[in-house]
Amino acid sequence: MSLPRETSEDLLALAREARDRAYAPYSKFKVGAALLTRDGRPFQGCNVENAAYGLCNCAERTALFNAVAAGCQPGDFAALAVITDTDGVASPCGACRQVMVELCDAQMPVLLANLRGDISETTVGALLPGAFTLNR
Ligand SMILES: O=c1ccn([C@H]2C[C@H](O)[C@@H](CO)O2)c(=O)[nH]1
Ligand SMILES: [Zn+2]
Repeated sequence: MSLPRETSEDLLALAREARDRAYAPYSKFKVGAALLTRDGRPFQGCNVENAAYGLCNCAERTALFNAVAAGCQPGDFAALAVITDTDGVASPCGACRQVMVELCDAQMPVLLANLRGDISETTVGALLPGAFTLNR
């Protein structure tokens, strides 16, 4: 399932806005994310770093946790956009991919973009095939 152009443009604009709020004094690598619920509500996220480097939280997880903190549940999400200032497009880290698998459907579109306007569309399932789950 591909997103309508208007939706992806809006979501990318929100991700870009969130990126401006990134707290990345150590890596200086700012990332923004925007997550859309099926009922049309957007949640933004940016990376938030810490002097204890292992505590750095990515933009993608910030957006997903932000939505859960507001009452969203697995099944509520329609799309996620991520933006970085890179030559190519962003590629989410393994931790974020695992959290996406936990909270989003495998078919959910994920837009990966950079500030130059390059955009690539993938899905949660394609980002982490064979993911670990507790389905027993
Ligand atoms: O997909 C990614 C990859 C990295 N980061 C953050 C984590 C850290 O703050 C900085 C450098 O890794 O970028 C994200 O937010 N999303
Ligand atoms: Zn990550």
